[in-house]
Amino acid sequence: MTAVDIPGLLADIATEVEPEIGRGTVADYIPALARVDIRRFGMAVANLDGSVHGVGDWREPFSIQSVSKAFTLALVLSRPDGDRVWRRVGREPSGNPFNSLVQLEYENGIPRNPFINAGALVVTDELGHDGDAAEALLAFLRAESGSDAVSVDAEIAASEAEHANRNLALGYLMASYGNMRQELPDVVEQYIRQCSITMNCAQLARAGLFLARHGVRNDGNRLLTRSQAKRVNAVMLTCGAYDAAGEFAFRVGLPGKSGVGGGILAVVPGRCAIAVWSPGLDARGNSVAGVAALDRFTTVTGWSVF
Ligand SMILES: NC(=O)CC[C@H](N)C(=O)O
Repeated sequence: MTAVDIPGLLADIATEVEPEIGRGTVADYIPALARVDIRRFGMAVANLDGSVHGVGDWREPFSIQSVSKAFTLALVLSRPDGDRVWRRVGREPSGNPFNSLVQLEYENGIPRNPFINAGALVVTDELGHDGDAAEALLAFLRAESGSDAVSVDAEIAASEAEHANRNLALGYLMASYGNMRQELPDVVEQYIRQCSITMNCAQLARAGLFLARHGVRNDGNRLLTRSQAKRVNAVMLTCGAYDAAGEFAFRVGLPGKSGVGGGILAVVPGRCAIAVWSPGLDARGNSVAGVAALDRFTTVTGWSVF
């Protein structure tokens, strides 16, 4: 396929995934997320020049949740001493649920990868050691999306804070192995605010473009080296959909990061960034209609990393 009619393709995809919309369940362990309408579906494609095409509810803000983990990892790695994070977190798929405690004890408090909750807490700890990690992330997302409307949803953050026992448990378990630099619960509090950031598909796709541009931000400055961008994309591919990362690679064939708000950011290196949102989740916490839409997108365009 040479020239792809993106608006036409997005319209086709929205029609084709219609039977999938509403399937699954909304995340209910964070009560504020459980109130979201499961019938929502939006998708946006941001081109390398920053132009965006969208379909459906692509302008409606949603909670990015764990999609934030791709950005916090990139921000940590962009620092001069960023690579030291790899002493504290691995980069292998966990094959376990994103909030699992079991493996963390077997592996002496070193999380498998930065995209499960324990690993993201380590990344937040690194990012926040000389400032507030959530504020750093917010500033970056506002700059890249070109919108100051990107903000922390205080209601979702409060709801998540009230139900944070498992993330606190992960944090304290890591602290018991000496793998927390900052105090708890501060790290969990910053992590929760990162997850509670709301964006729409257009903003999220634009914010992900630096990963499609091999590390170059929307203003032309470089956030990551080409090699670092490759690495973030590689970890997204292998670990971005938790214990369904293999299935995601099989169906979509792109680096992707999902969140329990129903959002997924996917990257076509050298071409575009795609954000899709639909709140109905499968048993592993990935958007049912979102994965189906990305599956369709790469199947029709042939734009995958394989
Ligand atoms: N997978 C997710 O999106 C999980 C993020 C959520 N904030 C949590 O910590 O449980």
